[in-house]
Amino acid sequence: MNQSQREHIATVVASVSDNAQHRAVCQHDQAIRDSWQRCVERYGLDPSRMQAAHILPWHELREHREHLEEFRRIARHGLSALYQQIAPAGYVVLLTDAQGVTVDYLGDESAEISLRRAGLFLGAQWSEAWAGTCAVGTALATGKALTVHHNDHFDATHIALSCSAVPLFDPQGQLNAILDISALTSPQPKSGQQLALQLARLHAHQIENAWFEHRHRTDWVLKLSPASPFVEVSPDYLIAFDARGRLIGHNHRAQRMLEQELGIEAASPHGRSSLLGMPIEQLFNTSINSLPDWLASASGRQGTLERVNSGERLYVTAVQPARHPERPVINTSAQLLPAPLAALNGGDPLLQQQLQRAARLLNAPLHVVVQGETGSGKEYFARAFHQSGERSSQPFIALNCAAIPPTLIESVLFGHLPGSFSGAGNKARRGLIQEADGGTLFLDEIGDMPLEMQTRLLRVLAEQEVLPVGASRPVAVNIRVISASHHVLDQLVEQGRFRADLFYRLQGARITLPALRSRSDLDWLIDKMLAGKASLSQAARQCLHQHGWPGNLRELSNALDYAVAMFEGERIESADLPEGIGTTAPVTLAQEGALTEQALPEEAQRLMASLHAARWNHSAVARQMGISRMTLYRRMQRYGIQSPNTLPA
Ligand SMILES: Nc1ncnc2c1ncn2[C@@H]1O[C@H](COP(=O)(O)OP(=O)(O)OP(=O)(O)O)[C@@H](O)[C@H]1O
Repeated sequence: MNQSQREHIATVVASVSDNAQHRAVCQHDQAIRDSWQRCVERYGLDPSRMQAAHILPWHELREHREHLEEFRRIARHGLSALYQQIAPAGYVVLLTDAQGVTVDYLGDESAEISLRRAGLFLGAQWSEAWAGTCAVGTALATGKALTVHHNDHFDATHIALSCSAVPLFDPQGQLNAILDISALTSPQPKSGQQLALQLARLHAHQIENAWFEHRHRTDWVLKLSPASPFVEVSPDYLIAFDARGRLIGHNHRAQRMLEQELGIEAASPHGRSSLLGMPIEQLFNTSINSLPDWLASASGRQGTLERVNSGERLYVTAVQPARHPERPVINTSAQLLPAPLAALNGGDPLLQQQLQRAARLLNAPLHVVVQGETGSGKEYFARAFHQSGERSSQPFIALNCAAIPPTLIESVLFGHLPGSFSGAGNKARRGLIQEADGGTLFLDEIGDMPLEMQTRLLRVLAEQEVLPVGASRPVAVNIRVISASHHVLDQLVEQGRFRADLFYRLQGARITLPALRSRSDLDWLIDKMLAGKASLSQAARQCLHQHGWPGNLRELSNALDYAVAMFEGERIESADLPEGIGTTAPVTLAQEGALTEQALPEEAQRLMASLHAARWNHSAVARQMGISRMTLYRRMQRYGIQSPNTLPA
């Protein structure tokens, strides 16, 4: 303990004891002195017992994070924008939940050790009961934004820190989280932190509004401001109404404004707002039926409203409920997709672009390459593409080139005459190319096709005829080939493993399917796959959102089938999901940056992550990814990944 810590302890002891003389001269704000008092009287803390910052173990932190998962996702953009502004001045950003646990964090990785020791880190517990007076804890206890600077802290451990915290409220008025910015070192006068506090307030308001708009995207929302130019870009007040015109949500500023207007006592930060359920007519001189007049349209229509008691005028626009919340409208001007292609997408914009390109290619005389990670739905796409075009009444034939031995692939594809080779039997066999005549031949894993077969396939495509093994006369065929590979075919060409001339003929057009983890329509996919089979608890849904889905749609489909088989209650719960799903550590922003810098290919990184999460249980990982154990071993071998169990001691 150093000298300044000793002096600080003496000050706190004197202040909280019945020392009237000391209280008169104490320089600290009333909010700080009240908090010191709470620390002693309510939480039984002893100022002379310094305690190091408390960081929760990962499994406990995970539970806190899960509860706030959806909110964290929405808040992230705001956190990163704030961090970019304050990082150069040595601040970190913390987002805590309503228990004071840091569930998201952005800070300087190079200072990780000292930040962690000071508790400016993921998992740090900053409630008053644990840490004494501190910005997060005191903002939680009072529901008010404040700066806790140096000696304002109760525990002398923290007196080097300067922290500013702002409560974030949910649309029902309850304190949901705390946004905090903190610095390990800062100049002495507390007044220097005014700007930091204002910046945190500004970003907290933006995060709160983003959360509000997300939660109320299916309701009528009024955006209000005393100044006309700000209504659209940065409204002060947001209020949501149901179809009958009853208030069902507000941002914090709107809550305080309406409470004042109606002369209602400000609600406690941890209770629900007493404004909920009030009819719009009781608040403004309008009715729910007038809202369409203020629809924020291309012409930017705005109206004015008067508060019902004070008569004060506010500028207003109204946002009408989204029509299909579970299936976002993508681009109304976009070309309509044929039903089989449209059925592949629940609103992901990247996928939509690819599907629209595909729709234009439907009847073009081109072969198509589909690229995408394993299980991303390449065959599903190929079938939908076939069903959407003019060949739809003709056969769709699929062959996985990696699944049949190279010695058989020739006769399977090209067919053979009786006795044309040993093992050919005494019956002729039509090859798949002939089976697909008039329709589509889907060649999966074409990158694994042996070079000699590539030469023969090229001849079929060039001459539009096939010569079965042992035959002397070719048979005319008209096929469209859709090929798929999880290899990047261009690279195979460069390495001499794939014929360039075949590659260019096959790749008349290339469609790339996004990985599941980057798709924005996960909820839609889940609901589609579960339709009529089971419903899902919110916690289980969160687990699915947290998972990285290295096996993409196949892994998702397998996971849901597993959960449907396991669940016994009313809904699928997290415990019904397969091992490893939702238990993989969610990637933090800092980690995300680190991952992209690693040299390993993306697929290898995901494979490693899954193996780690499943503690190197190969069967579990293969099941999760929807592939066989042999395929898993092949992939591990390809990237030089060795299980720790097989490493030499
Ligand atoms: N659009 C979809 N809707 C529902 N389930 C789908 C969809 N696409 C794929 N799936 C699921 O994922 C599984 C794998 O799909 P598909 O075989 O099309 O993927 P792939 O990319 O061709 O896989 P691979 O790379 O292993 O060949 C399907 O069996 C199905 O369970």
